[in-house]
Amino acid sequence: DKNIVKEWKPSGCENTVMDSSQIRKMTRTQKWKGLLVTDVEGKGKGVVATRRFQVGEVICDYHGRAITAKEGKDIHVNTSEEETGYMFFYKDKRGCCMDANTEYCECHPEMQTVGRHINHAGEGANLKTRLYTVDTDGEEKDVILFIASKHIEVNEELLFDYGVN
Ligand SMILES: C[S@@+](CC[C@H](N)C(=O)[O-])C[C@H]1O[C@@H](n2cnc3c(N)ncnc32)[C@H](O)[C@@H]1O
Repeated sequence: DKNIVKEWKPSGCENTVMDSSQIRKMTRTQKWKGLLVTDVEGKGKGVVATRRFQVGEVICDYHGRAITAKEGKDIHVNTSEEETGYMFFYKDKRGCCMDANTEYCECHPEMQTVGRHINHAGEGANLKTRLYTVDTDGEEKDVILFIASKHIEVNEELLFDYGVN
């Protein structure tokens, strides 16, 4: 619960504040700036920065279908090893999962979303995740945001700690 933020406001970076309406708009449009999905040696695809990001900036969301952890585990065990790896498990009051297993999501069938291509790193991670809730037509929806945990340079790969092997 500690990770749930109603508004992301990094201290000392007033220009990077994103309020609820901006986050709602960005998750809907998926027009995140400064990110490139590209091939990364030994990892398949990955995401690199095409501009600098400062600590605390919102990078993008881990876009997917919010389902229960049980539903997520069922999909995970029924998916081949090559195709699995796009399920983000997290805890709110219950076990939850952001399912980004399919290349195109239901709400953006015409475009590939960026967040699902971010690779794992332990100590070398430059992103952290935060669970955010947005009100969409009276319904609270989970949004997982990636936030820069370090200063990020152009051409640097974006990485977060998956928390699992
Ligand atoms: C959420 S996807 C990340 C994007 C993926 N590389 C792609 O091509 O779309 C997770 C999968 O990426 C690969 N992956 C992630 N981090 C990696 C790393 N540090 N080294 C090698 N493969 C990695 C693994 O196959 C993992 O199951």
